[in-house]
Amino acid sequence: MAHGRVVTTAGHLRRREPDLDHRIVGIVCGTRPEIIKLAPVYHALRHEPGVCVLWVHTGQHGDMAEGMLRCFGIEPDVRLTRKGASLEAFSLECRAQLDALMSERRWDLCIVQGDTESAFLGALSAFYRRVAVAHVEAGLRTYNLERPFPEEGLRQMISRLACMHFAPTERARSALLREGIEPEKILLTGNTVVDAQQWVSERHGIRPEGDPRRGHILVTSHRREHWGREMEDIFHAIADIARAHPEQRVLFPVHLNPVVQGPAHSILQGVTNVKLVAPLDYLEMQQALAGASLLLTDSGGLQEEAPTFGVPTLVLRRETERPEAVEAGCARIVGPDREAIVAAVERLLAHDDEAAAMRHVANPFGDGTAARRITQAVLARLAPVVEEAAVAA
Ligand SMILES: CC(=O)N[C@@H]1[C@@H](OP(=O)(O)OP(=O)(O)OC[C@H]2O[C@@H](n3ccc(=O)[nH]c3=O)[C@H](O)[C@@H]2O)O[C@H](CO)[C@@H](O)[C@@H]1O
Repeated sequence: MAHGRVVTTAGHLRRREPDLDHRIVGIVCGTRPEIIKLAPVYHALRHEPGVCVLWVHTGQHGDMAEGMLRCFGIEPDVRLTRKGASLEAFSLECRAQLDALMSERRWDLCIVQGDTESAFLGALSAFYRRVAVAHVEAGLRTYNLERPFPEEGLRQMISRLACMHFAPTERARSALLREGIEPEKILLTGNTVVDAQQWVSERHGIRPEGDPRRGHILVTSHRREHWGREMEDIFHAIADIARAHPEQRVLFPVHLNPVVQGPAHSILQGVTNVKLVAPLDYLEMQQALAGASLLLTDSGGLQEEAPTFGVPTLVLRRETERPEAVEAGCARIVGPDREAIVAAVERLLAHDDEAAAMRHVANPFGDGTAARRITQAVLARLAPVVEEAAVAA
């Protein structure tokens, strides 16, 4: 049996007990974007003989994470219990639970993605237990510890702990090399988010249809560094644009965080052509993206996904750790300033030649083969045991 038997222990833990001769690869994650970006890796790895993949859900995100897990057909092997609403309380408790889990049976590899508290805690717990850490989406940098906070600090620290670095782009690979990481520990893979998009798009036949100029404007905004005044400015800009163009439909899936819900509803509720909706599941989001004429976002993942469907993107941040889209010509940075956002949208609405040029750029973040490359590298690292299992199977 390739994946061991399922056991249930007291309360929150439901997990697969690995067969003794299997290598254990733990995937630790807890937020919406991590689930999306690790799902392709999980599906690619879990059918490999000799490998037992444990999906450990930290509980950092609640409902938004559950929707994503369902969408990608993932039932976590271990569910940790989130205690406390604050990031600090979550962090302390999660670290203790991860350490207890890793002390029960030795893992051979711990995979984390990106720059969340869950990813950092997974890497840190593994480091203390002398477990090798593999980092998916390694090497993204702004080199500004305040923006994005706390992600920039977390991802830099994960790079210090990891021994396998899966860089999504050449720029990310160069950053890691500049920081002194040995070239043989870095693999250029592309971003797994493109794999995830292809996974869902192929299953559900999602593709852009109709006149790309007639689609809706898709908006998302939730970044911590904009909370307060800047986020209100962003929402006022959306209201200005919608009021100036009553024929233009605006779709805004609002993050569940009350810090975002409050101002989004108070500023945009009465604007008739703005549709405020709950967060979309991944399938709905890809459909919304494919049907958009323009994307306004401070989301990292959406910046990476928009070029797949040729959707021009205005980035509502002052800097981005994903400048590849700007360099390729499919995104522009406009920041969180009200006048700048309105001016940038007006420009694209008035100059379709500029918008058209942004639509016809190949996705610079990946080609849908990242999970396969990562799986091959992981198998090579676990080689001896995995080869034995393959012969026996
Ligand atoms: C500083 C920064 O850039 N940090 C990034 C940021 O991640 P993000 O900005 O990509 O996060 P989101 O915007 O939440 O998710 C995006 C994904 O979710 C899908 N989506 C979205 C709305 C919805 O209604 N339905 C959906 O399905 C969407 O298509 C996309 O794939 O924070 C993470 C944690 O701190 C970091 O790890 C990550 O580097």
